[in-house]
Amino acid sequence: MRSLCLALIAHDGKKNDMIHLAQEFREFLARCHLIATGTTGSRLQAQVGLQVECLLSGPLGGDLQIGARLAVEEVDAVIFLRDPMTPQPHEPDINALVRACDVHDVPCATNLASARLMLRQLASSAR
Ligand SMILES: O=C(CO)COP(=O)(O)O
Repeated sequence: MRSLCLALIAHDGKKNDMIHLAQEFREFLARCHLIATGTTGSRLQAQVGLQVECLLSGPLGGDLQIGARLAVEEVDAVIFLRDPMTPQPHEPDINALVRACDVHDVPCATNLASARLMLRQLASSAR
């Protein structure tokens, strides 16, 4: 059985939140296969010490790469800490990723509170 694959993505204004969240759930996340957009993934590796498969940075196509993986059932859940206060140049890619989650019925947490609920649930059912 393959390990759970989680995609972790955070906009710049939410990257510190993602780091704190990953520190909080570090033990569980270390047992998952983690994929992430470029900058988010590099920070998780450097600051939390997690092993992360880093894809392209979001504005360069990273969200689309995650969407493509998800469409072929390679991703089990997505944590996407979006910054609702800052316009993003790659808004169409962001919408495409969230849409792909809905099309393929993959859980997608887009804020810290829902991300915590998701990780608590996944961690307890993985015990
Ligand atoms: O822009 C992003 C998601 O839309 C995040 O990309 P980075 O992790 O490369 O900053």
